[in-house]
Amino acid sequence: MPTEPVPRPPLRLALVGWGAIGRRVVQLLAERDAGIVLAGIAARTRPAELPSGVPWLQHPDDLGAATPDLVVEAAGRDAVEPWGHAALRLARGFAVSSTSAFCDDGVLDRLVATAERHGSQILIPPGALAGVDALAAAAALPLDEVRHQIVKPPAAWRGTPAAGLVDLDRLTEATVFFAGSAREAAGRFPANANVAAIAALAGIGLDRTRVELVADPKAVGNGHRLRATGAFGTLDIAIENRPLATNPKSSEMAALSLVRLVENHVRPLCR
Ligand SMILES: NC(=O)C1=CN([C@@H]2O[C@H](COP(=O)(O)OP(=O)(O)OC[C@H]3O[C@@H](n4cnc5c(N)ncnc54)[C@H](O)[C@@H]3O)[C@@H](O)[C@H]2O)C=CC1
Ligand SMILES: O=C([O-])CC(=O)C(=O)O
Repeated sequence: MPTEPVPRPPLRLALVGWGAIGRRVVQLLAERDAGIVLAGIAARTRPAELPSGVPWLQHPDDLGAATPDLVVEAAGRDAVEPWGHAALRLARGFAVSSTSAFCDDGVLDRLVATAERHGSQILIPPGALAGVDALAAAAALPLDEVRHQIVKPPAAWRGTPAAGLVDLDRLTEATVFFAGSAREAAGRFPANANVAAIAALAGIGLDRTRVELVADPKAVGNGHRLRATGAFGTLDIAIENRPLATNPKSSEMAALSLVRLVENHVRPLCR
């Protein structure tokens, strides 16, 4: 006998950060009519234009009244711990974009403890990176080496310590200005290299993952190349991301990856 489909309630989504990524995620979700209710948006000061009827969240405790199912962070590394504890207490999941926060092992350990206490989950979307799913799966067997190269136009490195390492205005060719561990890369370049922490957490950790940061005057997008070898075989994946119009340091893919994560919470086919 045919049965009535079980109604799927809309997902209540709270967003921490109303910048380039946050706005783009909300715009894409609205365009796609994804079955999402915006339960609240956190920003440091009351934004002039929030989507109508969406509450401004001033403090992590405001999540209590917002009753979110999922909280997505796209703010900055200082936002991760305070909003994370509240989110993991009050919602099923907390998705992190500013993964450079995890360069401090204590932050991750404390958030994992909160998630364990409340039966919730910390979610790390692939963000601007490609191949993380395969790398994380490969890590079930021993990995020998993981290397991650990030190539961005000089303008994307302005306002970061890169400006003290190379003359960003006078580069004529691609220049490696940093080579080191993922912990150091994401720790020193938190606006540009969160993805190094994502690769590290998927694979062999923050200290063994090797990262190169490159400023390339010929680059038009934000490039990521991930290479790994291990018992699974070899992986070599490159992606060239279009930068977000409102923040050239961040890629469109970072927003798209969050849209996928959110939609996978509501659709019958998780992909
Ligand atoms: N995981 C990934 O693949 C990627 C991660 N990111 C990271 O995602 C974050 C957001 O990126 P964008 O939107 O491009 O940056 P953005 O600078 O355009 O926007 C961030 C917004 O969050 C706000 N904010 C910062 N701290 C806050 C706090 N404690 N509470 C409330 N609001 C706060 C800022 O005032 C700003 O309006 C950044 O940390 C960025 O480095 C960026 C690109 C890729
Ligand atoms: O968007 C990107 O290409 C990567 C990025 O900024 C980050 O990981 O912080």
